[in-house]
Amino acid sequence: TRSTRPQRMLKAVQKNATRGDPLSVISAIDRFCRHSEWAMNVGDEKGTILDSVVSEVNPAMALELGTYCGYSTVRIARLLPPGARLVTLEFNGDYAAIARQVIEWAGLEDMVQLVEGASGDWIPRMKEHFGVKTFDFIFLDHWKDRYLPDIKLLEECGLLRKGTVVLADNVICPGTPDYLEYIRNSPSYESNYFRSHLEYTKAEDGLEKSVYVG
Ligand SMILES: CNc1ncnc2c1ncn2[C@@H]1O[C@H](/C=C/CNC(=O)c2cc(-c3ccc(F)cc3)cc(O)c2O)[C@H](F)[C@H]1O
Ligand SMILES: [Mg+2]
Repeated sequence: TRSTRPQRMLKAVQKNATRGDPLSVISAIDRFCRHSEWAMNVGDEKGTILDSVVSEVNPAMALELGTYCGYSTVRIARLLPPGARLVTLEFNGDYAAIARQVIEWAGLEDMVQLVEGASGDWIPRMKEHFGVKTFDFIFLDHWKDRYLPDIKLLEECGLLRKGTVVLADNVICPGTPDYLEYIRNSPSYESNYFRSHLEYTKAEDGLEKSVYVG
């Protein structure tokens, strides 16, 4: 049977990227998505904004919701300080299997804990199951109608601290209107919009960076 797009993306990584070289994995995926088949990775343009926020926060404990094929997982994990950890949640087993191999090809498996499961089930278990106190950095890139319920769940589970940075992809395209309305009007967050473009296209999109102030 015909291969899937994530499988073809992984093949492109194994063919064009060097084992243990995260930058070559990132550029192999970007080349594949620009010249062969579009895919919903955060991409290179929004990726540089993601990089600058991760570098500024320098998180010891990071969370990603929506691993997909692991592109942003690699972008984040490559910038983490030694001993830091990135927990990434993905509930589609096929995507998780691809992402695991992409993360391994980049040589970042020691920094990343890929959890195959739903954010709604696992966020309440972060403390007792993963020994997480609070997250320093959170990247939201899963179903767009789940950003709002999940940020509220993260608050309720005491997983945010004063200064936690939440970065949300796709706040314009496909858009996360209820999340934006909440986070921009909540006294508990200081929010800024970073205007960019939908990955590999000229359409507008952007990232919303929100700092939890407690
Ligand atoms: C709900 N809890 C979840 N827990 C664990 N994994 C999850 C959960 N929910 C989803 N997943 C997992 O997270 C991923 C979901 C990513 C969704 N992303 C997008 O839809 C998305 C869409 C576009 C887009 C823009 C324009 C256009 F014309 C077509 C597409 C661009 C983007 O950058 C996106 O991120 C994965 F697929 C799913 O299994
Ligand atoms: Mg996205």
